[in-house]
Amino acid sequence: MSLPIYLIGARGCGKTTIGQALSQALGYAFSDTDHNLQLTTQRTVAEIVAAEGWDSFRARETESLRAVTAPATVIATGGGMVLAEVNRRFMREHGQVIWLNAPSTVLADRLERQPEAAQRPTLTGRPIAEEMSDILRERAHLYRQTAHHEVNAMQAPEQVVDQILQSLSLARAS
Ligand SMILES: Nc1ncnc2c1ncn2[C@@H]1O[C@H](COP(=O)(O)OP(=O)(O)O)[C@@H](O)[C@H]1O
Ligand SMILES: O=C(O)C1=C[C@@H](OP(=O)(O)O)[C@@H](O)[C@H](O)C1
Ligand SMILES: [Mg+2]
Repeated sequence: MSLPIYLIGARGCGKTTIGQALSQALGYAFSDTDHNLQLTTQRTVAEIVAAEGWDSFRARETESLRAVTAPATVIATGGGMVLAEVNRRFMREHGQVIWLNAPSTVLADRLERQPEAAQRPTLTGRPIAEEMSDILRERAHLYRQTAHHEVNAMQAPEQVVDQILQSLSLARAS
């Protein structure tokens, strides 16, 4: 049976973008926990956080992870999915976990170009470059301990997809 593939990493690393391309390359379905939440609640992340707070958003995010988990599916998670140990364990036990790793400077540059503020309300109230440096420093160990494979997300999307495919095929071969 083809296990789900979970993409993890900080905001802007490419989980949603690469996830869509990877799903096409594999002939898998594609799901995104943030998109799933927007569909089920009819609200953006910013609206959920404003109305209910971050703790409630995180609880909904945990539900969304389970709701979208299915065989032969590439799942783009939200950048904070790894904050909850229960999510880290769930992903490792139910599928292959890929960390799209890129420096905070690259992430900040991408996010400044396309903020998508409705889905990415500020986490710290600080400018994006500072925020991403802090967030990556705080979470890097969580991404590292959750991932089965780490991929350089600075590359062009096609190269990131190729590296993931190589990692997965090497894993299957071993
Ligand atoms: N490998 C890449 N190279 C260049 N730009 C990228 C790459 N991956 C994603 N992007 C861009 O970065 C921004 C964030 O991508 P997205 O997939 O939304 O990331 P995430 O879901 O991890 O927050 C988008 O504007 C996207 O087009
Ligand atoms: O890093 C985070 O805590 C978040 C990342 C966002 O998803 P993306 O990583 O897809 O932007 C979204 O889940 C929410 O704004 C919280
Ligand atoms: Mg995303």
